[in-house]
Parts: sequence; C-alpha cells; structure tokens
Amino acid sequence: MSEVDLSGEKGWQPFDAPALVGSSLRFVSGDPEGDRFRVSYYRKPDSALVARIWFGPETEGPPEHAHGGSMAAVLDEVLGLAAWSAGYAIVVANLNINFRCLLPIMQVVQVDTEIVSVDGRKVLVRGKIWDGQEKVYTEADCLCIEIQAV
Ligand SMILES: CCCCCCCCCCCC(=O)SCCNC(=O)CCNC(=O)[C@H](O)C(C)(C)COP(=O)(O)OP(=O)(O)OC[C@H]1O[C@@H](n2cnc3c(N)ncnc32)[C@H](O)[C@@H]1OP(=O)(O)O
Repeated sequence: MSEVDLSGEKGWQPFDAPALVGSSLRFVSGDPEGDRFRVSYYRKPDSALVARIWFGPETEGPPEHAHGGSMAAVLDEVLGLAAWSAGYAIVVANLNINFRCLLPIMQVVQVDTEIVSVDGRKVLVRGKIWDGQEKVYTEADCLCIEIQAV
C-alpha cells in the first residue's frame, strides 16, 4: 500500500494515546501499516482531540465506501479518547450516529471532537468525520460514563 499522509496542521501537537490509556486500544489504531485503519492523533491549540484517519480497503461496506460499522468503531474510539484526553477516565455508554454521506475509502479524513457537557459522571462528547473543509460524512453524540480507572 502506498504512503498515507496523516500529518496534522500547523499548531497541532501529536497525541500519544497508548501513553494515556495503555496499549489495549488496538482495534482501530493498532495497525499503522495495515489495510484497515491508519490513524494519527493530535491536540489542537484549544486542546481538543483531533484525528487524521485513513479508511483502508478492509473497511469497505458499500462498494468503494466505508462500512457503517467501521465509522462507528472510529467514533467510539476517538470520542472516547477525547474524554480521556480531557481528564475523564470513561467508557462509552451510548453512541448516537447519523450517517450523512457515503465515505469513500482509501482517503484521509478528519475526526473533530468537542466536550459538550459534564454532569457528574456523565461526559457528553460530540464529533464528526469530515473532509476537514466542508463535507461532513458522519456526526455523533457520545455519552461517556466515568469509571474507576483500571
Ligand atoms: C478501562 C480502560 C479503557 C481504556 C481505553 C479508553 C479508550 C476509550 C475509547 C473506547 C471506548 C469503548 O469502546 S468502551 C467499550 C464500550 N462500552 C462498554 O462496553 C460499556 C458497557 N457499559 C458499562 O460498563 C456500564 O453500563 C457503565 C459503566 C457505562 C455504566 O454503569 P454504572 O457504572 O453502573 O453506572 P449507571 O449508574 O448505570 O449510570 C451512571 C449514570 O449514567 C447514565 N447512563 C448510563 N448508561 C446510559 C445510557 N446508555 N444512556 C443514557 N444514560 C446512561 C445513568 O442513567 C446514570 O445517570 P444519573 O442517574 O447519574 O443521572
């Protein structure tokens, strides 16, 4: 497979997910040379977590487009990690996804995240998979629940 450019934008700081949550998180980001997902995480200057993600041929659902479950897996990981990176040790309790447009595979897209609210143990994270310019493929609200860190 050819080189995939997952570089971030000026001012984004690389974010080391395994250093924060451990090496168990391999389903989406565990095979950086593979044919499924390739992922790089960053923090923006406002410290929001952002990801650059390549959906490889093994994520295919509709011909030449990403399987909905592959997008769900990405959103589960990235939005959950956004809560962790903001200081909340959580698991995801509810993930509500709207698929807006078919997402072509074999291209790099971006996941942006935002911590919307914190209410006791409940942390609501919102995110989207988009082209980084204007085209939104998928939007999600993710309810995370704080747990005792393991
Ligand atoms: C570990 C290292 C990882 C390290 C890796 C971290 C990376 C993160 C990215 C990966 C994320 C995942 O995939 S995690 C894997 C997928 N997720 C799971 O398998 C989670 C399975 N579910 C659970 O374990 C449990 O249901 C919990 C922990 C989420 C909640 O159980 P609990 O601790 O008993 O809390 P509970 O009292 O039920 O709920 C607390 C409050 O949240 C509300 N609440 C709970 N669930 C829901 C819900 N689905 N929808 C609405 N509201 C809900 C309750 O009403 C309550 O509100 P109130 O009465 O207080 O108002």
